[in-house]
Amino acid sequence: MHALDVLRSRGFIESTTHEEELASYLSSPGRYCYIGFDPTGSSLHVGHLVTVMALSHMQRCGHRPIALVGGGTGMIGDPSGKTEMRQLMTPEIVAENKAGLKGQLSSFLDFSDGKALLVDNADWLSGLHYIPFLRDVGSHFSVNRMIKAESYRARLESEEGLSFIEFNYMLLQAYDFYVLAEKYGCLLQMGGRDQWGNIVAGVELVRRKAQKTVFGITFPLIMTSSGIKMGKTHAGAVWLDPERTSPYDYYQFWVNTDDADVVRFLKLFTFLPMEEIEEASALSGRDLNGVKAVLAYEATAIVHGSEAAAQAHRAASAMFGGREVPEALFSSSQISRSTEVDGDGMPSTQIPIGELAVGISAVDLFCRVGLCASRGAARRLIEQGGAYVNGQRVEGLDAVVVASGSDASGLVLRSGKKHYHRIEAV
Ligand SMILES: N[C@@H](Cc1ccc(O)cc1)C(=O)O
Repeated sequence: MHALDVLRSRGFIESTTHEEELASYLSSPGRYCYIGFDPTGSSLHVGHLVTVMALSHMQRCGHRPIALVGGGTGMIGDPSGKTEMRQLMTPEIVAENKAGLKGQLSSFLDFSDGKALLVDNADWLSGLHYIPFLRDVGSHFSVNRMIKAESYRARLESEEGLSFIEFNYMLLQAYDFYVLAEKYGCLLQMGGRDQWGNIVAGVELVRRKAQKTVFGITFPLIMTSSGIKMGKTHAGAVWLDPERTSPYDYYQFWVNTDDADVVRFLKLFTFLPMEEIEEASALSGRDLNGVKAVLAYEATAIVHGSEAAAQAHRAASAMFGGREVPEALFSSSQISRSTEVDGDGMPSTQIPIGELAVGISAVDLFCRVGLCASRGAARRLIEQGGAYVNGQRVEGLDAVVVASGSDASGLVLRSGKKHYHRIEAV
């Protein structure tokens, strides 16, 4: 399927430039397309997902994504759509954040054999000389037009104003597009809707400097049906970094999606085929609960892997009861269809008798059965004295659970007051 059709049908496209020429650019495989990420934080968050999912779809359609890390532009700070100037970051923080970003992008893109590229604009921006740059690039920009750009408007009207350093940002991003078009023949830049001004500035610059037509796509800003920016919660952003948002909390964020958003989010934030999503779109009310579990499982698996997603799903079932996922729906999803809650309502996990005889560290065991979402969480639970085995508090982080013979079949783990889990020795 044509990449543009995939993106459009799944709800990724708000605007494009040169619609027809863009479609023909993308009708041959192996086309480059790029999105830039400034290293303003060490982790991506749910608000970035639309952009990284779009790059991933491009790769799945046979194109070559370039993820550009803004080691250079990050030193300036994009004022687009921002009401306040950001604190200028030190080079050390930029470098640290860059490393975090690289790791996370690999969950979405396959960087092997040049199938996707990671570039850093510091490589060409840091060494620029002011006078030649102004003559070469600055001469193509009209200040009259720049100050009309939607992305600068809020700042021009605000009391804080727009500093000169930020005013230059548009030129740098435009120059990036020029560099990538010349170096790789990358003719497409994508970005959030606040990037429209910067992208169009690049399109213009490449037209003037290289006499080439290049293209832009912007994504819509995703709002939840309750009217807040997708990915923001009262507790702040939802991060992809498991140290900041545990896989369990990440799963919980998705499973709590409003009914009205489930189908739209399945299209945007999972790779499940459209036909399977359409089939579920008629469901409503309680029937949607299982569908939300599929959304949560899939979204968590993309970022944290299917093992962590399965664990979060189990842990959530243990705490809130299983959510039935109809057998006939979502045949591509690996989510477990069993709700894994046995007769007395206590969830259980099978563990080989041999392993129990040798002993399993309590930290590992609490994670393995899903009572804790991560080793960090298990350690905290034990430290706080909230972990129990057969009613006995687990003392210390190096506690080992050993059981053999009839003891092994009667093990019950407990986290806090209410969350029980039975071990089935097999
Ligand atoms: N300005 C973009 C990041 C970016 C940086 C450099 C580019 O060439 C492209 C995009 C943002 O703030 O999200």
